[in-house]
Amino acid sequence: MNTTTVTGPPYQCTPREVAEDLGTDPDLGLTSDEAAARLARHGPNVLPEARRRGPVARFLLQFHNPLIYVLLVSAVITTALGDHVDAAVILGVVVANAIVGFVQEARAERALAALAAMTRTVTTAVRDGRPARLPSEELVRGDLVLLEAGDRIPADLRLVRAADLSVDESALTGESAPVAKTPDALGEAALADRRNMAHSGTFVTYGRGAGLVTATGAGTEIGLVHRLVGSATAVQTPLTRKIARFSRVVTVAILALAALTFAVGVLRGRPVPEMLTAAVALAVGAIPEGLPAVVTITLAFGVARMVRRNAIVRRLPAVETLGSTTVICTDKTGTLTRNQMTVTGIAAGGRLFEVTGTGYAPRGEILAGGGRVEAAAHPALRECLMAGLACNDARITQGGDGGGWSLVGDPTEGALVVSAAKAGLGEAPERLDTITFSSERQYMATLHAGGVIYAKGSLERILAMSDRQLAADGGTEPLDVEGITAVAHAYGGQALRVLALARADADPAADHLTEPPPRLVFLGLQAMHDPPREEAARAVHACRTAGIQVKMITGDHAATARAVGARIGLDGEVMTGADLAATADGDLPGAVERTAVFARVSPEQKLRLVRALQARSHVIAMTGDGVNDAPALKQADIGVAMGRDGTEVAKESADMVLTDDDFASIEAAVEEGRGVFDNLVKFIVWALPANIGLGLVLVAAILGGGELPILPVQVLWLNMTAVLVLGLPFAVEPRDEDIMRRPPRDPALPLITRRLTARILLVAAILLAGAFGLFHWEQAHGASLAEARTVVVNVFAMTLLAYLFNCLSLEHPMLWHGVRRNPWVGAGALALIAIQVFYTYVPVMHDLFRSAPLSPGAWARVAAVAAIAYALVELAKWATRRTERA
Ligand SMILES: Nc1ncnc2c1ncn2[C@@H]1O[C@H](COP(=O)(O)OP(=O)(O)OP(=O)(O)O)[C@@H](O)[C@H]1O
Repeated sequence: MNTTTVTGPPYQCTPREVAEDLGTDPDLGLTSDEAAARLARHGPNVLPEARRRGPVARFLLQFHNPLIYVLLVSAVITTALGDHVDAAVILGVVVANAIVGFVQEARAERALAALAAMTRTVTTAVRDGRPARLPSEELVRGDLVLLEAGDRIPADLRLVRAADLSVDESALTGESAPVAKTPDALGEAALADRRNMAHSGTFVTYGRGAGLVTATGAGTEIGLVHRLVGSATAVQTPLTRKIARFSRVVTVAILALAALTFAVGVLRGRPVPEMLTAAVALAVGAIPEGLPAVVTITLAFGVARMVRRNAIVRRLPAVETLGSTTVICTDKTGTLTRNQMTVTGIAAGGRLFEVTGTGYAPRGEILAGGGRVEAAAHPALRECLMAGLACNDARITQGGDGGGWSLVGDPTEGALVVSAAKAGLGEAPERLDTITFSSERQYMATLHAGGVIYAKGSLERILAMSDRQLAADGGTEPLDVEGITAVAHAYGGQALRVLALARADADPAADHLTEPPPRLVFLGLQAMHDPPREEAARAVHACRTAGIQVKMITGDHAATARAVGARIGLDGEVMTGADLAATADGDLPGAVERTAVFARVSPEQKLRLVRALQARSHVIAMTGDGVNDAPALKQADIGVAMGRDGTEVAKESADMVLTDDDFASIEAAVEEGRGVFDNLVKFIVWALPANIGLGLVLVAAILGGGELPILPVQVLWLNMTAVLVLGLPFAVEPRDEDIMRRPPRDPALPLITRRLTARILLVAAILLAGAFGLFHWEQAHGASLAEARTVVVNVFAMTLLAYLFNCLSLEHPMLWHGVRRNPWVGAGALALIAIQVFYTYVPVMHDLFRSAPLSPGAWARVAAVAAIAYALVELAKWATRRTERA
């Protein structure tokens, strides 16, 4: 910003001029010291955050709620009636409620903000002359950024190099066709469409390039044009929306009911203050005001647990959808396998060679027939290895703490560097031009000084471009397609990935490649081992048990795919991309449903696979890592991107990102998703009877005449204590042991099934009978009104406590085990008992809440109601189990 621009905007200057202007080097970038100084001076490369509401506004918003209005109105009325204690209690509760809501909201938002930080983009910039991966925020003007397909462009860049570079600028221009970029465009054309610039927020769809950062953060094109719109952290999902809607409907209905009872009472000649009190008690007791908050908290906890198991949820609704997943479509390389390639076999010049050694350390030998061979003595072997080394963008480096070898670049290419190094090949001839690898092309080709072209790629593709092969003695001979294919299949059968290598002679003066390359001479095959992940087979099995189909979709060869599939428990016929293309749309869903392994599948076909499965009402989780996987990821119910090896485009399109790229983490996320759902259902089934029970008791009292069995402040007390203390353990309930032995939840089913509705009504009826019955019985047997009301409050508290144990498992009995596996249950139970003893015996409470001490006999009757409720619900569960087994 303090660099004065003498030459004009960067797109009108040559790369040299721009570099000079930015005080940087177009080849070596900045030093880390200079970058740190610039970062300190100009701040991080982030867009200005959308303005958020301040804490005061957020606190005040807590009062924006119909129930609070009711309470505030009733506080005013009670004050007017001269009852200052009641008014103070009501106001106290209202404020306490707002504080709880405020804190909960802040927690949920913090959890989500932490997630946003985890999904920040990283970028490759050259610092101190070496490429380094760093968070995009740390970029400064003058940094040299390296780009490749799938990258998100992290700042505005003036390109200095580009090979086949094209960029999707739809985020900026709305235009979805990729734009070809070149550093050389200058003048009018460059002015019109800025061909020599790459802008922040757009994506590289193809090729490679490098550019100098000309603007960061708010100074970028996207920073100027767009202001980041509103609430970035929406804590809403279809489920929370559904529940919020349910709460609203219930609230309105209850308010109407309260108004009606008030009117009926007054018309019947009951005093107005008394009827007002009754109506307020009804509204407070029957409205399930805590529901939406608990749902949000439970989801947020679920998200946090998933993060611990290496799955970052980018969109909250995914938490719910995960629980209903019926099919997981997964990549092979990197997800089911480790993506650590080692060449173990080479076929060249009609001979088979073995390669020893593991990992990326260039230690090992080339063997034939058990004996060591020198590459120099085998021209075909030597050329096959040289092609792998030359046509390659990977490097291996030694260093780090253990002095171990590590890889920079694509593991498939790394393996070829290592095999060449084991044979003593170090340097490839200087490279002049490249046709980059892509999944569609299935090959890569390079042109080298002296007029030689090397190519490598899939067996089919290289064979199709070859017309001769290199013989053992270095001469050429006719291409033996059948022989080569047989060898490749044999390698594939051992779960090895096969790369075919070839070369061609070019005009020694040529300096660029045309596509397709000229007819090639086939050199040989290199077969590489990629160990399966240890967890993969177990996770695949676990998914099966859970009623989830697993499908492997790979770009690799059918033979390799079949062998890898067999090792992790995915058997049966393999469908190839060609098979898919030959299948009519109508037949596709059936065929896809029957098949577990798909080979040589292109990204476009992934989209078709997802659609075919969705036509069968499947809920699909689909992994993807490449640029072209984005449409399939968006179409899938849950798009899953790879955190380590995935491209930024894939991450941006995904609902979930795996930090360890491991298939087992998808399975873990499904398990957590099911757990979250279970806990929500359990909480709702537990919480609703209290609301219904309170509503029924009050309506019965109003219609029946006589004193109110429970006063508004007492209802508030229950809401503040029992519901909170006992409701919280649900958010941290562990998953049921059998959670992955059940079939997936049918998303079409309602949250609360008919059986559970019946159970809710049963408990509500017990509460009505117990509370209303004991209220009258106690008074008939000499108890005061205050004592009878204290019994009613305790009937609700203790029955909710007993019923909590019913709800720890909706199917099975669970008592001590429930306490052992979730300490919060025991703590909540003890806390509630202590609170109720306090409520019943401490004089202050007698004044504030009109409670009164109870006799042991009264406690025994309260306990009896709770015990009956517990027993009846267990009986209902038992009956359900019996009918379900039958
Ligand atoms: N860097 C490369 N250069 C040349 N050819 C390659 C390269 N990487 C892979 N291939 C060839 O292209 C084929 C398809 O590779 P692709 O990358 O599409 O599959 P993949 O994405 O690695 O597999 P998966 O879908 O299981 O992750 C491979 O079987 C291999 O023969």
